[in-house]
Amino acid sequence: MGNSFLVTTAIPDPGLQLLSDAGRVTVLPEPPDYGTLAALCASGEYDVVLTQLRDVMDAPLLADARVKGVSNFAVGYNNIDVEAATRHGILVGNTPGVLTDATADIAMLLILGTARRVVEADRLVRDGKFLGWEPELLLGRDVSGAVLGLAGFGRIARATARRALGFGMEVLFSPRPPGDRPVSYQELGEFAGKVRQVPWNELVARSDFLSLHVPLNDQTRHLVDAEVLGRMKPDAILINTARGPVVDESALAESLRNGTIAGAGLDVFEDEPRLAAGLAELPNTVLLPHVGSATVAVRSEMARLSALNAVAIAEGRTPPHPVNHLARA
Ligand SMILES: NC(=O)C1=CN([C@@H]2O[C@H](COP(=O)(O)OP(=O)(O)OC[C@H]3O[C@@H](n4cnc5c(N)ncnc54)[C@H](O)[C@@H]3O)[C@@H](O)[C@H]2O)C=CC1
Ligand SMILES: O=CC(=O)O
Repeated sequence: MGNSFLVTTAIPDPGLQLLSDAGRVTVLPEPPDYGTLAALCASGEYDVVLTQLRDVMDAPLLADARVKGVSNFAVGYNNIDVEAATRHGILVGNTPGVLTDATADIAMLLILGTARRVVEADRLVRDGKFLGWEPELLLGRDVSGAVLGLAGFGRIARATARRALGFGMEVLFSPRPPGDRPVSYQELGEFAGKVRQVPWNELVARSDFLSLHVPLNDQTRHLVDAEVLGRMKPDAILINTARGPVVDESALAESLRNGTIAGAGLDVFEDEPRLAAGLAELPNTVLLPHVGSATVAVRSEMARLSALNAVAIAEGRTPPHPVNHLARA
C-alpha cells in the first residue's frame, strides 16, 4: 500500500476505486495550472500522475518530475512529451480502443449533421419559425453516394469507414498524410475491395467530406491549412474529431466565410475551449465541445484502463497500454 497516485481531475468509477485499492489517492479539487502541476510532480510525493489531455506535461516539467509514470485519461497523448518522458525514465500509458466506436459515432454524426443542416433546422423550430412543410425548406445534401476521405487509417478512421459504407458512401483514405505509406491488401482486412487508398493530394481534391483521424504531432500540426482548404471542392465539408491544431482554425473560419469550402463539423478546436474569431457565428458549422468519447460506458472503461496503467507502473510492471518503453538498466 506504499503507492501514491495524483489524479488531476476526478475520473468516473471504477477508476478511483481501483487506484485506492492499490494505494493512496489524491484528487485535485480543480484542474491544476501548469505551475501547480509542475510543483506537484516535482514534490516526490507521487508515484504516478493520472492526467487529462489539457494537462501539459512538457520537457521542462518532466525533467524535474519525480514520478515513475504518467497515465493519460485519453488515447491521444499530444499533451505529453513522450520523448522527454522516456529520456527521464518515466513510463506513459493511454486508453486505446475503448473509445473507438463512440468517437466514430461522433464523426458520422458530424457528417450527417453538417450535410442535413441539423443545427440550423433545430434553431428554426425552437425560434418558432417552422410554419409547415415546404418544398425548399433547409435543403441539404445527400450522404449516400458522396465521397468520404479519411486522413489516417487507424482505429477510429476504420470505425468511421464501417459506418460510412453502411450509409452508401464511397470511402477513400490516406493512411499517413501528407506523406504516403502503402497499406497491403492483408492490412486492409475487412475493408479490402471496399475502400481505396489515394495520395493525400487526391484525397483533398476528391472528398465531399474530409474527415481527420490522425494524432497531433509535428508532422500533422496544421495538416489542413489555407493552401489545403483552397484545394478542396467548394461544396466540400471538413470533419475534425482528431485534434484542433491539425487544422489552421483561423484559415478554416475564413474559408467558411468566403465560400472556399461549404461547411465544417468540429468536435475539437485549436485552442480549447476558445474558438477562432467568427467561427461560432457561421451557420455552416456544427460545433461540439470535444465529446467524442463522452458516453457513460466509454468514460468508465477509460477510467478503468487509466487506473490499471497507473497501478501497473506504480508496482513496477509494464502497463497494459504503454505509449513508451524504457531501456532496461
Ligand atoms: N474527439 C475525441 O474526443 C477523440 C479524439 N481522438 C483523437 O483521434 C486520434 C486517433 O485515434 P486512433 O484512431 O485511436 O489512433 P490510431 O493510432 O489507431 O490511428 C492513427 C492513424 O493516424 C496515422 N498517422 C498519420 N500521420 C501520422 C503521424 N505523423 N504520426 C503517427 N500516426 C500518423 C496512423 O498511421 C494511423 O493510421 C487520437 O490520436 C486523438 O487525438 C481520439 C479519441 C477521442
Ligand atoms: O480526445 C480524446 C482522446 O481520448 O484522445
